[in-house]
Amino acid sequence: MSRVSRAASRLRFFASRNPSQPHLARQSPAFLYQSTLRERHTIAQASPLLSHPKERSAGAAYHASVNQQLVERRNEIHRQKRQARQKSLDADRERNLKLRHIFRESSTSSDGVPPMFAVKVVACPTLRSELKMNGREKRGRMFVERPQGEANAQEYACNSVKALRKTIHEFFRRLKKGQYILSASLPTLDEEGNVLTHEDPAIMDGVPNNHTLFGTLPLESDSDVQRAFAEADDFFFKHRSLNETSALKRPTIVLHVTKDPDAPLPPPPPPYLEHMADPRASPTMTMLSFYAFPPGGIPDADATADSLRRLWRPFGALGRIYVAQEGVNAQMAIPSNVLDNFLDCCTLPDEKGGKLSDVLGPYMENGINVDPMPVDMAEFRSNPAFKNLHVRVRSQIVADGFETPLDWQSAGYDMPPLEWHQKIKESKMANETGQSNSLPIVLDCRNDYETQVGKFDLAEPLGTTNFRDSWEVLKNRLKDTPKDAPIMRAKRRETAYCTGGIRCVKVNAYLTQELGMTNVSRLAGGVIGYDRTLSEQRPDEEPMFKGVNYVFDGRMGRRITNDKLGTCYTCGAKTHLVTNCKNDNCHRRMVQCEHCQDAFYGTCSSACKTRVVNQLRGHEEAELEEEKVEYDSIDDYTRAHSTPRRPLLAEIEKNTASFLPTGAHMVSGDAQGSLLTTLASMTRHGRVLEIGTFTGYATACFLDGAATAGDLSEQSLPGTPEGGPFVLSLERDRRALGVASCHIGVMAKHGLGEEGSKEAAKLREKGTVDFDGDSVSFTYSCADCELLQTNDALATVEEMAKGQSKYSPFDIVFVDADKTRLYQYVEALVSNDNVLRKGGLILVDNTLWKGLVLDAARGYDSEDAAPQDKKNRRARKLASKMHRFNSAVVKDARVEVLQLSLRDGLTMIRKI
Ligand SMILES: C[S@@+](CC[C@H](N)C(=O)[O-])C[C@H]1O[C@@H](n2cnc3c(N)ncnc32)[C@H](O)[C@@H]1O
Repeated sequence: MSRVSRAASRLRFFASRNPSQPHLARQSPAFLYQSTLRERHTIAQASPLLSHPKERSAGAAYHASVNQQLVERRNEIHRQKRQARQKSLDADRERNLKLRHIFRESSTSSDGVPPMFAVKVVACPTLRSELKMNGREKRGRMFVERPQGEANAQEYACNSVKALRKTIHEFFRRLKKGQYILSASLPTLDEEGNVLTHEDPAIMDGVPNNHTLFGTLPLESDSDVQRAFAEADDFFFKHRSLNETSALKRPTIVLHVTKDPDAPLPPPPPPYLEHMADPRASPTMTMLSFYAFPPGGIPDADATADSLRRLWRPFGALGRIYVAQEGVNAQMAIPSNVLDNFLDCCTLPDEKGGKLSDVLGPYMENGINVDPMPVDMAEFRSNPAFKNLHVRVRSQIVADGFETPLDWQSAGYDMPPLEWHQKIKESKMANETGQSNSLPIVLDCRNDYETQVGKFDLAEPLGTTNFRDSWEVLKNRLKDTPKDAPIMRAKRRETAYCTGGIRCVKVNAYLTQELGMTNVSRLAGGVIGYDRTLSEQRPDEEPMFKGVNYVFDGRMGRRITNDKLGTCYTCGAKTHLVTNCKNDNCHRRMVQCEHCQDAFYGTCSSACKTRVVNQLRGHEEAELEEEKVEYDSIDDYTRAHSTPRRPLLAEIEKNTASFLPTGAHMVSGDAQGSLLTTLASMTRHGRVLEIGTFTGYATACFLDGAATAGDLSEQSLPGTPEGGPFVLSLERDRRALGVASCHIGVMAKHGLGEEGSKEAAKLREKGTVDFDGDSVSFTYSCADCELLQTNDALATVEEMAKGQSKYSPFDIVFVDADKTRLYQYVEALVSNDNVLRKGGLILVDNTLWKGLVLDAARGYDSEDAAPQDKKNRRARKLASKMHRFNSAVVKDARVEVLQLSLRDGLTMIRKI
């Protein structure tokens, strides 16, 4: 359609809507075109948005504040919605509270008259389907308050039609006034006293209504309502006096809400919705796009956005639509079976039932661009171009960065796709035959990632990454181009194109209005329109556009020819694919080949790939943590966030409680046991000496760690007293050693897992365990363990310290026996390297002595405890000793000390 005839059709449209100017509809296209220019001039005078830049200083301030106004307006709408929702919630809450209060009162009232009527509300089938009722409405059970004191008060639902209707509206929120009639009947009860309605099988089956006092009473006046509720009272009291075990707790009435046959009919659906197919049944989706720059602009973008949402909802439309004062820009997917209805909705004039003719219809530049290849629904669902219908209000439909907008109505010649095709074809031939001086300038005003994968032959990409950068590039590119070439006659013509045509409108407006170019044209409908027209009208012609036309939806591109023009960002191979980096913090839009998309998990680099992988792991962990747990103490919390201990260790604790209950508190336990395992596993040789075996809990932990140290040093044979991973544990108590030897024996044979734990549990059935001989040895993995009975561990250690024992030096010594001679142990270990190697670690347990070291440090001693409190006196005495040890060892220059407040205090002393 030429510029003149397009303008003429617009004015005819105006004329059809404006009876005061019927003459317009009869005029010739040339006259109408002149009228359009005059009309545009008038509108430009009135509208700062449409006037020429040099004539509108007021427009600048307006445009700068447009964003702010939009935000404020949106906030205001949200605030009002929130307030309305809150008001409705408050009303519900108040009503429920009142009901609860009345019920509570009724249980204590003594006059025997229930304060509420139970009302069963039954809607007729037509209303049931119209109202889309929720569960509460379907059950139809509500309560109506009985008047207190003033019996005739009109605000009670059981006293007046008005109040009853108000109560019904609160119950059925979707019920429209004047659409229904009300009637009442007394309840029909089953044997258990449940109210039956006319749909219940018992009534359907013909069980007689046992108390039809007034049948069904129409509720037309206040006296009808009062009579119905009075009958309900009578029925209740009679029923109660006849039937002692009556299930009726209060007077009950059935209210029938029936569609009024005389109610005015709802307005008929618009013609484009008549006989429309179900969009959910569509086997395909059709992609489309359009834009419109209505000459008067869109005065209320919010209202327009709302009406677009409302009008397009029945089609199951998806897409991204921007609405601004300057116009509408839409990229959409429509179920193909309702496509014609949708097109009618957007394009029908008012008199034919259209609703959008003031913003779309005649103002859509080049109509609606419909993709000729519908997408199969399964394919669409697996890779949706759009997931929702987003209609958003923006300050502009394409952000151009101008402080004051140009006149989008004056944007050069709209060249039809076939003319464009012919021109490019001729230019290409001219170029090939060396006639380059007559070639047009063809500007590709899309972004660089778009032009990299597809463009017209001979086109010059602007090379911008953002549309806003185009102006500077254009200014430089055309600075030497003559501006006075006559329109339509010159062989040389500046032309521009983009994806759907909308950006060209702005580019051409800039070329004509700001750069003064007089011979500018643009590809009508952009590349999408070109592709569609060529495939429909010249299917045999070779397209002049090569490669992929990038589109702004989930498809990312539509292939027009098989040419691979792009260069993969990550490997440099030729490709036609454009993608976004999947790392949300990067989101780089890039050309990337299929192979690299797989190899880099859809990201642009190894760094982004690592980020995405870590993020996925993070999500998995976060899902695990989502469970809400209350912890009793910080120990409880740390336990929950540590790897659970091995099953055999838990069984050792149970056995200890069973065999040696008075010493059960002495085992190292969960957290300390794990620490001992970790420390042993980190030693160079996995050699540990434990002083004080008790039932073997810490021994098992050390042995587990020592075996790991052996694994790490690739020790092939188990350690021995002379070298390699080896745990020696000293104990004087034979009973304790008996239990310990059973535990370590089970560990050596069955491991620390479930099997070991089952075997250990069997020990409790035995009752007693003995220890024969002086020592016993076990092999666990690549570590050996010896349990040695000794009457005095300190003497044994001192003997070893002389360097005459078979045991070569240890990496760790755990001092956990008699607590009164700690410093002697440390002295025996530090003064020589025969028992503990240089750099080795001494661990001393219970160095906080139940926290009493704090009192000891303040000078509090055993004398401060009551004379009869022997236990306390002993504890304080030991705490004083422990404090003296702690104070002395930290000053010893031969060692470095770290005291941990773990459990009862664990001091780590490193021999330097
Ligand atoms: C606190 S328990 C050891 C707990 C063990 N280390 C654990 O963590 O499961 C102390 C043990 O040292 C032993 N013991 C105390 N004085 C001793 C000594 N002079 N010689 C050898 N063993 C001694 C006790 O019989 C007792 O079994």
